[in-house]
Amino acid sequence: KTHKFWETQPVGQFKDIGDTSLPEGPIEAATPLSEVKQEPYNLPAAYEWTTCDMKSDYVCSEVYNLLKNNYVEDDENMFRFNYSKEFLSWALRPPGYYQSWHIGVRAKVSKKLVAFISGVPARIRARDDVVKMAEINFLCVHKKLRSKRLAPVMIKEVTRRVHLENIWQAAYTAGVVLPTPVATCQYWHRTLNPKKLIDVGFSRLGARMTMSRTIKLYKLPDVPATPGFRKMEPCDVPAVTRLLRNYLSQFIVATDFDENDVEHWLLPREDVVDSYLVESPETHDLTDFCSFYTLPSTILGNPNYSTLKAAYSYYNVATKTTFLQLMNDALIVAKQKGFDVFNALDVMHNESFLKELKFGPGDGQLHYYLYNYRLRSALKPSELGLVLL
Ligand SMILES: COc1cccc(CC(=N)NC(=O)c2cccnc2OC2CCNCC2)c1
Repeated sequence: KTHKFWETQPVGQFKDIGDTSLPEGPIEAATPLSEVKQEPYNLPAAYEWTTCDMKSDYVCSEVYNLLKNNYVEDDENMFRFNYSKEFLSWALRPPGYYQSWHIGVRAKVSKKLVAFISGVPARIRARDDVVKMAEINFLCVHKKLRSKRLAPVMIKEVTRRVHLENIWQAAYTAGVVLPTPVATCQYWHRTLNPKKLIDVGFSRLGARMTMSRTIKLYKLPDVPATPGFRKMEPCDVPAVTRLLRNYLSQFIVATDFDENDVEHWLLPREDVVDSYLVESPETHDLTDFCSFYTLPSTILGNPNYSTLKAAYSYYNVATKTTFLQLMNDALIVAKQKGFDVFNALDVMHNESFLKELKFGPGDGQLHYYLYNYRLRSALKPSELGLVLL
């Protein structure tokens, strides 16, 4: 498929794959701010740009409803992500965020929000290079406006606004292959509520398996096994930051969290993000950490259920407890909280627990991308320490 737009962008091009003479790092140099296009790109005549104030409950609801009805669906169009308003407010307003990077498109006459794209600032390390980047997410065009080529102009507009803040790199993910993935990850699912997952068609009853045998197969204890396993609290931020920074330092590309970031991204928020740690009963040291975020999906066209409650593995560190036992405790608390399924990518060391904890492979891949930053070759998922929402 010709990538008319992406062939014009400073991203790794398919024709350059394998050309190890090209240097790693920024593809294009930063330009003086005076050389950045000062005015917005042109939209088709019937539409106008709008900056979304996510502090406004009304605007947050507009973005929520646009995504709820028009955002990403699975390959079989049985489910559609249904990020909550509280989740969107959290995801889009981290420390140092720019409101100008929350970009909407409205129909001029009706003023209806018909498209959205967002960026948030993040410090991402690639090898020894810590780079201020924009994490681009939630690109969504209303179903009725597809193939009007709105996405390329929205990507150019968010790029222009990121450049105006003197940031020249970005990170994003997609379920489709674009020029050129820095890593291609598999997603895996761990059944927590087998009956519902089978009823809604997310899973199928295994061959020679009865429902009662399946329920028994996925049964989990009622309480975590690890002594000292508890919810993260504000006073844990410094120790969790140390634990995370040390763990993430081993990956080739990873988030460069500081205490401010950890306070925003990892302190528990009800129905948004959950995080737990292991405090050694003897020494009171924090030895392990696990976290997952809440991303429900609308179930399309099922008479009995409307929502799939899914937990998504976020950042996990095991230094004393085995990774297996730590993640099994995460499954236990997720089940207790009423999640139907626990999803994970095969990034970081996740591969070490997926099969053993009865995760099944998903039917798709998630590709990671960097904008205006070349890596000599694609990474294995186990070399990636970055989880996007
Ligand atoms: C179950 O409901 C779904 C609704 C829409 C899409 C998909 C399949 C899918 N595309 N899943 C993922 O991308 C995925 C699977 C496992 C872990 N993280 C994931 O994506 C995250 C990270 C990227 N932004 C979306 C959420 C599933």
